[in-house]
Amino acid sequence: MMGKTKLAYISIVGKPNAGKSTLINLLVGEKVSIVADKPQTTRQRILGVLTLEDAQFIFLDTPGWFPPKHLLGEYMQKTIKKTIEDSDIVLYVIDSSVELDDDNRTLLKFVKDQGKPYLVLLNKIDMVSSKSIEERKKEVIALGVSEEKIIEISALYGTNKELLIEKLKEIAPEGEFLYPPDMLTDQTDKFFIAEIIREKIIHLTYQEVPHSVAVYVDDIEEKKDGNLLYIRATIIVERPTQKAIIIGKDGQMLKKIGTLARMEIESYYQKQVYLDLWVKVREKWRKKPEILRELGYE
Ligand SMILES: Nc1nc2c(ncn2[C@@H]2O[C@H](COP(=O)(O)OP(=O)(O)OP(=O)(O)O)[C@@H](O)[C@H]2O)c(=O)[nH]1
Repeated sequence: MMGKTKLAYISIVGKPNAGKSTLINLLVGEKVSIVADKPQTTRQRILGVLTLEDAQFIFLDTPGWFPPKHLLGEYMQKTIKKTIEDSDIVLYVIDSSVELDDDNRTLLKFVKDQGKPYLVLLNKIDMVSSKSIEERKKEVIALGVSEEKIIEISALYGTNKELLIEKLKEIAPEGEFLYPPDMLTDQTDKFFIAEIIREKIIHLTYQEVPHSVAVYVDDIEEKKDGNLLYIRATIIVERPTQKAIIIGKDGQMLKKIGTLARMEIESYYQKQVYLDLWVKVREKWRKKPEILRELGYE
């Protein structure tokens, strides 16, 4: 691969009906499936991954979107805050076919206050006269957003998709890809569970284990008439020293990772979970097709 690659977690926020899902579909493709029948979780779920030649964007769901009257609710603020904290870039989607209201303004201020790089997307421009778009734009600028942060788009028709992607590339930090390019535009349970485990590793081992640690869920089996999920997962690191850190003294670290991950998976699926974790060393695994295949990345 030529030059440095970029990697960014991106959260998409906005009022209901702003066009967030349409935007995700536009960027990541129609294949993104959202596991809608699962109970709410406060955890950030990944909606999809867009892999380009030189950048990888991981889009995060905004959990627990409440009706506008609850916009100032504490829970709401917490969930958005958490999502934004977990991301490198925030996309704030506004339905520009309707006038900005207090909720839009509050949410915008909230996004700005989080201090992360953000873009304001004036969506649905296909429905609006250019005069109205200019008005919205002026209003957003008056709220303290610099003009280069505002992009007019139509998520439905794909207008300015490339422009948006270019802007994202500009803002995104440098980083190596976390996922094999051909993996997932699909959200699967395996992937979701792997992300929970990976998150625990990163949190518990701090900087000692690089973000390049990979987790692959080998198997999920329903047992006891579906009341128990048996999950076998493999943690892949690139060096034996990293394996030692993850396992910890007398296996304490791995136990901790397993317990925290299990509790979160249990609360998400509302089922008892047995989590079987393995740690493997695979040098430069991301560059080796045979290892990728072994890990299930086709
Ligand atoms: N004309 C037009 N319609 C759009 C555009 N983007 C989204 N829509 C429509 O707006 C409606 C809401 O879009 P969604 O993508 O479901 O909005 P959302 O923000 O995900 O909504 P919630 O799931 O309620 O939070 C749908 O009917 C879309 O087809 C656009 O650019 N132009």
